[in-house]
Amino acid sequence: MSDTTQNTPPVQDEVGPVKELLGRVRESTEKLAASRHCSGTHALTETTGGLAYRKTSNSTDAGWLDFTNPVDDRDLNALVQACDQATFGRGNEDVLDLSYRKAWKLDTSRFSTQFEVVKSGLLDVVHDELLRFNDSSLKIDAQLYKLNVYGPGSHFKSHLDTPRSDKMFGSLVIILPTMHSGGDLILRFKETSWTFESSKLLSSKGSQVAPPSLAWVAFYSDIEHEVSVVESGYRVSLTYNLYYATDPPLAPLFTQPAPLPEEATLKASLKDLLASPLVLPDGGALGFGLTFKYPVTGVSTKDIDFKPITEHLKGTDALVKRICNSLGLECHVKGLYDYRGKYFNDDRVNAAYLTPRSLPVGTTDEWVIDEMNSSGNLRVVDPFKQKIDPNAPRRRNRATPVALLWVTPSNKLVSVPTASLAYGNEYNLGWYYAKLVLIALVPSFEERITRIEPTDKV
Ligand SMILES: O=C(O)CCC(=O)C(=O)O
Ligand SMILES: [Fe+2]
Repeated sequence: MSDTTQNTPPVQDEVGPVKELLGRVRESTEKLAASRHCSGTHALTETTGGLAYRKTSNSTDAGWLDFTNPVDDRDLNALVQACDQATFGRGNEDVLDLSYRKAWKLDTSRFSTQFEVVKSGLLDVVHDELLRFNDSSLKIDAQLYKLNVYGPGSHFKSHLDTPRSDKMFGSLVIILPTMHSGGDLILRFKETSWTFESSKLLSSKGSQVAPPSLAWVAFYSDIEHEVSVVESGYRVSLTYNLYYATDPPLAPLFTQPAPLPEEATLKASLKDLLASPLVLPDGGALGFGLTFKYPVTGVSTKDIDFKPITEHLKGTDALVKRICNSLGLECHVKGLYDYRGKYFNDDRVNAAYLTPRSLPVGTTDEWVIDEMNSSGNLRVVDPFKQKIDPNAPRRRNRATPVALLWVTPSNKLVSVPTASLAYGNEYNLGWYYAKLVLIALVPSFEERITRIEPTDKV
């Protein structure tokens, strides 16, 4: 209990209907589906199928591979000779551990490809699939990262692609046409997995497909993935980091997609929730634990505003926001810091808080108390247990109490690497994937009921 909230025994007649309405919104949120990856093949021509590489870092001797004709193992062996062993990131260091990653790599300073990803049109497909629910004028900036070669026995175990900035959202892998078997890219998301069998797309009945084509796959880079063992031949890949471009064009480039049936179901259940006078009668917020993870810096004095993430949500996270917005609910991405019953015997902190920024880690207790109670933060109040007194005087520099109903389970902010997040394709560059929440602000019943139209469309 604190100055502005009172413990109130839940009125059973009210709790039941609210929980039922909320349960329906949760169910329809969990049924939303959106692409997490997309893939295809792309034919190469004599002006796009060549690759040049420097044989060593300190000479101008170069090699040339033409992927529009079958490339033999001797030429691929020569490429391997030019490569270095590929390392990977474990926490703050780059590690060479062949049991985790066995492959060769070339940095971009050592090779040049004729294939131009922007001209290929491939990014338009990626945009349509992975940025489908974002602002349609958002452009993709694809930065070539590495060339990788996997020979027999090569593999790369489960990892996330190391975040490099808050603008990085995805990874693109291009597999060039060479005869090989194995080396599938396996993506894992919650309990599901999806396998990209590029070797099968590149060959048919023991010979290369015609016209010679590359295989490509793009996915959100916080999705766990691995390259399975290559059984025979050589698998050559180019990897790109995908960013939101910082210079969006003035006019939308892509048309807004038609709403999906699951969107209409979520919108209808949300509308029923908002139309009930029992739900957050004095206003409050709905909370959604975000499905994807987002890059933040949570180290030392660097902190990061979550606001831009609100415009850069991925897949179903973006869809939830779009539906809330269509019902007039303003949405914000927040970090949830839950200190209930923990560390402090101080009423000012003994609560869960929503913050608009990540906070530096490793600070003192006294600092946390002040920081959590700073005026930009929200203090979470469970409307089933407590009531906010709208007339109670507010003290300055206090977090604002907000009655909050969680639609989908909340995520506590994790901005430091945990064991499952620690493996990357490079050492930690000061950015971490954070688990965040989306908050939709709900006006009081009196205010919102005038705005909810029975004929509202998504
Ligand atoms: O070469 C590939 O298929 C992708 C490897 C990978 O996951 C990475 O480099 O991060
Ligand atoms: Fe990767």
